[in-house]
Amino acid sequence: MLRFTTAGESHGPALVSILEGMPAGVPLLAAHVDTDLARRQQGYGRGRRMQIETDRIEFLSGVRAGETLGSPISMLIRNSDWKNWLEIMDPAPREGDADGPRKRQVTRVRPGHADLTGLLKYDRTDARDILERASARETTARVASGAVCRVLLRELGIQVGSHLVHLGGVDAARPAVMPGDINAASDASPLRTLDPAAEAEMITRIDAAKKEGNTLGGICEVVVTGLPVGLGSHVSWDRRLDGRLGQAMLSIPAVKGVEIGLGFETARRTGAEVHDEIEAAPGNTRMGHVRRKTNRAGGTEGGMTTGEELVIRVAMKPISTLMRPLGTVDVATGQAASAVAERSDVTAVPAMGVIAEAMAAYVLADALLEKFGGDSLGELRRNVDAYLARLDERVG
Ligand SMILES: Cc1cc2nc3c(=O)[nH]c(=O)nc-3n(C[C@H](O)[C@H](O)[C@H](O)COP(=O)(O)O)c2cc1C
Ligand SMILES: C=C(O[C@@H]1CC(C(=O)O)=C[C@@H](OP(=O)(O)O)[C@H]1O)C(=O)O
Repeated sequence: MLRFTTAGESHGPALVSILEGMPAGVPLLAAHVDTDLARRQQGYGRGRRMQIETDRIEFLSGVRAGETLGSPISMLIRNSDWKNWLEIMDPAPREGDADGPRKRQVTRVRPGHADLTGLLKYDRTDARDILERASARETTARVASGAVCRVLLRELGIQVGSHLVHLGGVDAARPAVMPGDINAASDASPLRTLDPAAEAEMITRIDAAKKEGNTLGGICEVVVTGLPVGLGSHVSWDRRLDGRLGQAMLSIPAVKGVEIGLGFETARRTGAEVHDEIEAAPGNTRMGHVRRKTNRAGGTEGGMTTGEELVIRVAMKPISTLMRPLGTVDVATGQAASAVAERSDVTAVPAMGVIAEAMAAYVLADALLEKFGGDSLGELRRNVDAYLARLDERVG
């Protein structure tokens, strides 16, 4: 239904994002996308690269007079840093290439990054040939396509937000009542967390890690409201929505764990403490006049949305480049060495939350179009409305 791909190296001229399958007639401005790109650039603990870049898109296709056309939407994001890397990243052969490696060759491969495995797999001698694409710079292009998906979801009353719940050993408390607009609240925090006391402790830990030349990871929670019941399906493994969300989240660089609802905690509890009882709820037209008393499942059952809030937690490992480098092998000599210590982030968990939102928005927009179809926003809306009207007719 909907698919997207990205292209671009971290220090190359630009990134490209191509999204195919978006219906026609969706109101779309560059500003809608740029807002999310700016949100992805936020976060205490990031390195100097984020001060160099001001990410903005240029539409190359698929949009006219502020509306989508139904054709592939392609977006270009220029790298401001490119001018400093021309000599190193020039796609054309340069004088001197025959005499040896280009400047900034990386052979002291970093544990935890793609350097070593990529070098061996692709038979390269300079890990820059790998790290330029393995770099999470690529996620800028993901956020661009995700932002377009977010606009579609918003047209149908579906909101995707996120907040940081853990960083470097410090838990943030989830507020008793979640704010109506999660992102308005989380974006106001330098760590995108809703717990100011935890935030202060997290900042102290980031400062300490930076001083030690170390790095930190953490966890973000994505919350989606307004979903209709029945996106995804129980009938085949690859149509289960929880599976599709898991794949999308685990594809984010450095993400190592995903939970939906209680997640791993379900394994430690009894059935009575896990499953959400169902009760009659006359007037709840969107869910067939029933609802769940609790939402421990986090919004999916049987690989389908239940119509409750979708709650996904995403865990990110610490950044792989340490300024006090870990031990490695120099692949040019085979000798023991300290890993390369390039300019780098201390932590990027707040940015990862925005990327996770984008991936969730893509998976959900795809599942929405799979269920309801529609070549135009109007057609999609009519199909959704007909389904909701049928749910209203039912009594559970
Ligand atoms: C937003 C974001 C920023 C990142 N910044 C850095 C960084 O500055 N330095 C670094 O070594 N890794 C950084 N990473 C992590 C690497 O991209 C990641 O460690 C690498 O892809 C290997 O992870 P994997 O084993 O999950 O593939 C960042 C990841 C994300 C999501
Ligand atoms: C550029 C971004 O993140 C980069 C991700 C990254 C990595 O190794 O993943 C390494 C750093 O890049 P640089 O080597 O240029 O400082 C981060 O800044 C971005 O998020 O836009």
